[in-house]
Amino acid sequence: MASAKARLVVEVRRDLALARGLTLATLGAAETARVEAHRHRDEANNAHAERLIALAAERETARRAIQDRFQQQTATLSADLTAIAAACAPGPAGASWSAWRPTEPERGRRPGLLRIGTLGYEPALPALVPLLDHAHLSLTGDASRVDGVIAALLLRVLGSTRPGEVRLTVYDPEQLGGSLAGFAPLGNADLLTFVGPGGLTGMLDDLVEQIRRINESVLAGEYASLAELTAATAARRPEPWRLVVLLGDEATAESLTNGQRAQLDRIVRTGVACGVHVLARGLPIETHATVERIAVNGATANCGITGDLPVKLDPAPPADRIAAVCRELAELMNAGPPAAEFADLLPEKLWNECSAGGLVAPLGDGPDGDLVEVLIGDDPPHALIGGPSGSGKTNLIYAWLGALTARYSPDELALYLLDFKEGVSFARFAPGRRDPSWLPQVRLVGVNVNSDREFGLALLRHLGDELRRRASEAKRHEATKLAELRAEDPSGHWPRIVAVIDEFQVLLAGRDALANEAVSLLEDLARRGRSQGIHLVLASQDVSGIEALWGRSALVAQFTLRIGLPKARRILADTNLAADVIPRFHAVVNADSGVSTANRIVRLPDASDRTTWRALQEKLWHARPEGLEPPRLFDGDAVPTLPSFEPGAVSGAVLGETIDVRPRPAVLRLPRAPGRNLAVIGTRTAEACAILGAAGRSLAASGQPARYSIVCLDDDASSAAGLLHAALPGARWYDADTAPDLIAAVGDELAEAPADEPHYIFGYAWDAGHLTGLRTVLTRGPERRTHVLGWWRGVSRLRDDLGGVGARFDAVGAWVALDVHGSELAPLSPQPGGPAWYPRPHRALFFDRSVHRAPEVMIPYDC
Ligand SMILES: Nc1ncnc2c1ncn2[C@@H]1O[C@H](COP(=O)(O)OP(=O)(O)OP(=O)(O)O)[C@@H](O)[C@H]1O
Repeated sequence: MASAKARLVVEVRRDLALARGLTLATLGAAETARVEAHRHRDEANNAHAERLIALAAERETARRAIQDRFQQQTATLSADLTAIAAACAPGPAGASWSAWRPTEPERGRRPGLLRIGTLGYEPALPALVPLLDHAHLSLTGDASRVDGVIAALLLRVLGSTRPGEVRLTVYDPEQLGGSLAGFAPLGNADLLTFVGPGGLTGMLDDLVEQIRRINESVLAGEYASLAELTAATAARRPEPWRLVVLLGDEATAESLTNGQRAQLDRIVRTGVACGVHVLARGLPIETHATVERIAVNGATANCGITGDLPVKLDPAPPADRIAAVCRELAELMNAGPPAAEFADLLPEKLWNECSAGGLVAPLGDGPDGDLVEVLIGDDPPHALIGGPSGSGKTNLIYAWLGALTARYSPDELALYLLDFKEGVSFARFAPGRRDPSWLPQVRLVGVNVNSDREFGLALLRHLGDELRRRASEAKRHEATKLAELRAEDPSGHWPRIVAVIDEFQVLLAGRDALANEAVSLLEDLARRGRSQGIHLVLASQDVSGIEALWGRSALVAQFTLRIGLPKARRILADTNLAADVIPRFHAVVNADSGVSTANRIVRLPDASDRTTWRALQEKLWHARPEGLEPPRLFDGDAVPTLPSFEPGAVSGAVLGETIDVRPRPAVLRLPRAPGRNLAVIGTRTAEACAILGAAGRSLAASGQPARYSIVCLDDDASSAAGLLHAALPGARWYDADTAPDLIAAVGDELAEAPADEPHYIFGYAWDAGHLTGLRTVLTRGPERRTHVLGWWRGVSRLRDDLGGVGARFDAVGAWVALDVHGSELAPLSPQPGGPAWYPRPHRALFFDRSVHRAPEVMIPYDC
């Protein structure tokens, strides 16, 4: 029993031990699980905290990014809005009062919006409302506040338009103009009318009538509005803006008659297109697309254009400031429009015009301030400009040339400019030593040609040749005028040619062969030039110039464009006295041969300023087409230098330079033929030496083998003769002692067969030698290739060497006369009585019997 008990105890103990062991194991596992769970929990807690921190950081970053973007976009938007506002309301239309000053708008700028205050944001944006060409304004609210807004708007309008472009009418029945008294000075220039209580009907009727007139005769069904017309024609606005300020209140509104209401409604419906705008306070303005409403409420306002955003109104401009601006405006208005400047004559785009139909360019501004354009083309084809010395002819020509050359490229216009006056007025258009630029349209410039009428003749001959060339091309293309020729031959080069000849009467002075030829060339050019695009502009400072033409009515009749400067005589029709009454620096432009009904008065800008001109010229010069040749400059005061000739370039002796459109040497051919000698006649040693020197050097330059002999019988010529001697290969020198031997030896040679090579004998002052054999050399030499090129100091001395009284001059086939009068040259000349030659410094008359019908003038070279 005891053992059972003990066994039981043991079993119980064992079971208990087992149970305890199990319990302990379970407890250990539970503890482990608990610890694990705690760890998980802690981890989750940590992760959660970290996540929270990360989320907070992310949120902060995102918030900052959004904030930055918002700030950026706000800044961009407000900068854009500010820029748009500045563009819509530039300068005085939108500036704050502290920075405000009146400024004339740029040419072609259309009116924009006007500032009345700011929108309440930071930075503050201007609050703008439309008016000119866009809207009527209907304002309500406290009268004095509203009047402040109206005053501000009017001042902004006046400050951003040109004087005279805006006219105000103010109807102020209660205060009789007191509300807008600051504007009163405008009345002095008819820019403002105050209308009293009884004047409303008349005022409204008048506005309705103005609108009717503008629609009927200004817009004439072609344009929907004045704004459209101005934009389409790029001209100045033909009508002012009419701003009608109606200052009323409830009582006034109620007192309006049906008729007045109806007229007001008409104005509201139709006014904007015609530049009539109503600014009404306290009056019933009917609803219309053009009506902008502004409700003033204390220092703020609401208006249609700004929607729900309240406008913080600008303070009203002080009355004294308004008065000062208006006074200045009235003064400007009374002084007339400001004069156009040279720059105003220039187009916005260079070389944008086509000359097929003619050349159109402004010369200055008319009485209304608009530019006056002048046409030269098929009709009128040619111009006469007249005015006494100092009246501004040169300036006018400069202005015209500036306006033309800025519009027409060298493909469209070619200029030939000739000035018979002393001075160099056109020289600036050719390349010079100090200024290498030149005017690309200019092909020829002649200055200091007052004594070189031959140059004028050469120009007319050149133009005559061009006229014939154009006429034959026109015939080939069956064209009757330049525009047709250009259409038929689009690849041809057919610019309009304008030849300007200042003091042209010099060319026609003297009833000689030159004047006769000049007149007949002028007649031909004037008659036929119009259809071939060749135009003449003749200017003259005194009556004689015009009188030189007056006997030639057929010629004068072609010059239908007349431009008279102050006190110009006989340029306009006899009964047209306009040129007598125009002020300084003005001109009468008349495209109907001077008939008074065609007068247009032009105020001319100062176009003589070198710097302004140079700026234009440089611009055009840089734009010139590649390969364009510079113009030829002929300066009558310059002495040409002997060019260097390539071997074979000239065949003969070069004596001097002819007076021609292109520089061309006067050449004496010396073939083996009787009479091929040259006599230089006159007492001007230096020029005689220059002629013989050029002849010798050019013969030597030909490279042909030849013998040269220099005979010098005058000490004054010895240095020039010595230089020639040194320049000629193998030349022999003879003086007074040895010259007879040369003549004798040559005389002997002449009895023999002709030589293989020519022998040129240069004789300086033959007449000093009385060489008896010289006559034989002169007479028989050329056939045997011995040619005398000699200088005699008078015709009678030459005659002595040819046999004395009654001697024939056949042995001298060519001569150059210096200071010898034409009549003395009679025996040497085919013209009875001799050529019309009046000696002049540094000019010589050259005649070669074998080529010339009449002698030609030449300039001895500097050599
Ligand atoms: N529109 C103008 N505005 C300002 N100055 C001018 C104007 N026209 C001419 N002048 C000046 O008047 C002066 C005389 O002008 P210009 O030389 O053009 O006259 P002109 O008739 O050609 O005289 P002349 O025949 O004696 O040469 C010049 O000094 C010129 O600068």
